Amino acid sequence: MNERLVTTGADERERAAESALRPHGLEEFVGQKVVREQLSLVLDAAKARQAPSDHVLFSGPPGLGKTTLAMIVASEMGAPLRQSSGPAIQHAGDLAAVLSSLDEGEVLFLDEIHRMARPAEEMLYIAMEDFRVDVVVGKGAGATAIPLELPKFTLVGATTRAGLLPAPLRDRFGFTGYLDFYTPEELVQVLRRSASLLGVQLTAEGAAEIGGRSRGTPRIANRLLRRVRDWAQVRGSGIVDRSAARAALEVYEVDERGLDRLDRAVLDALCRRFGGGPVGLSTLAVVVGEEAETVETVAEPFLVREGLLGRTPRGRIALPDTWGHLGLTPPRDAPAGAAWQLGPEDGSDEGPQDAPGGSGAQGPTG
Ligand SMILES: Nc1ncnc2c1ncn2[C@@H]1O[C@H](COP(=O)(O)OP(=O)(O)OP(=O)(O)O)[C@@H](O)[C@H]1O
Ligand SMILES: [Mg+2]
Repeated sequence: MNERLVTTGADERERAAESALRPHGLEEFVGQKVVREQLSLVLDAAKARQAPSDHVLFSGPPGLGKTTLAMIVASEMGAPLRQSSGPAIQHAGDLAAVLSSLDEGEVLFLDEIHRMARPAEEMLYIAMEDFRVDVVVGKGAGATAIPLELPKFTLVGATTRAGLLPAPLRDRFGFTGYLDFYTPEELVQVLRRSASLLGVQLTAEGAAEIGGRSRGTPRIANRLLRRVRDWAQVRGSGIVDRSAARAALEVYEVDERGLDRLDRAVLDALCRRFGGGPVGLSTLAVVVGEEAETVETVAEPFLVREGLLGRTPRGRIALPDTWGHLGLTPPRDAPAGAAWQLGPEDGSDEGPQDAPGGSGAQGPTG
């Protein structure tokens, strides 16, 4: 299996399958109670004023519903939606073209807004605040900026890395919704809804089994549901129940905590080959036969969050739970047994500080 079942990103094919399962209104959107309430206030107030809503930013890990919410903003406002993304805007001119073609009240969705080019970012500040772009005509000393009025529009930004947004940009959003991982119960609700849309018979135990292995992420829950449905249709009774879920997810090597083969390979290497670490990321990656970047962005965030891996200035370490999860006993001198320095480390944005054992932190900055 080349495709990774529990990765948080989505490819082309999956995006098509996803759009069929997207909630279309705030009412249908499961979980994220706080964000939902806040957003509905912002939108209701705008509707009452019969004016476009304030600009809105959604921030959070992949697959939690940022794009879905952006679409909901447009549909709740009864406004058309224009979509672009940070990587697609590499020049200020690209952005000027998009902005100047907007209609009054239109919602402009900029996905991965943290990846926009600098000059475009500066143009966006002005457009957001003053609804104006300065179009530069000519070159060199003779260049002049001609201000162009824009219709009032609503910008909806999405980012997985809010920390990378420059403050002036962040400040120009009237509302920021921080999406958090879903509880197993919420994932069960997501699964029920998807099953009924897909015409799949899903039992309560089946839903709980899949929800528990979905890493708090609706995208993964929906993906696992599709795979278990396949199994149920081909090898089972057609019903997605607990035994179908277990059997199918065993085939796909997704364990009870939602770890897959790569996750387990990383933990296995860490414990068996390196006695619990510390070991450098690149060494670890070579041993599991993956790119360092894949290990860092795909496997590690979840493992760190689950308390199964620690990131320290000296490398990756096993934590008490890591050994348990692999069915191993930690050696007496395992690093996690010592008062370990769990401190901020090489460019990682998710601090390992929340990992278990972090209370004894004696890191260089702790
Ligand atoms: N609250 C929710 N209720 C029901 N389904 C949801 C919810 N949130 C997300 N989903 C489903 O999960 C899938 C992924 O959601 P979405 O594309 O909005 O994630 P995202 O945050 O934009 O991810 P990325 O950062 O990769 O762009 C969609 O198919 C969507 O239908
Ligand atoms: Mg998205």
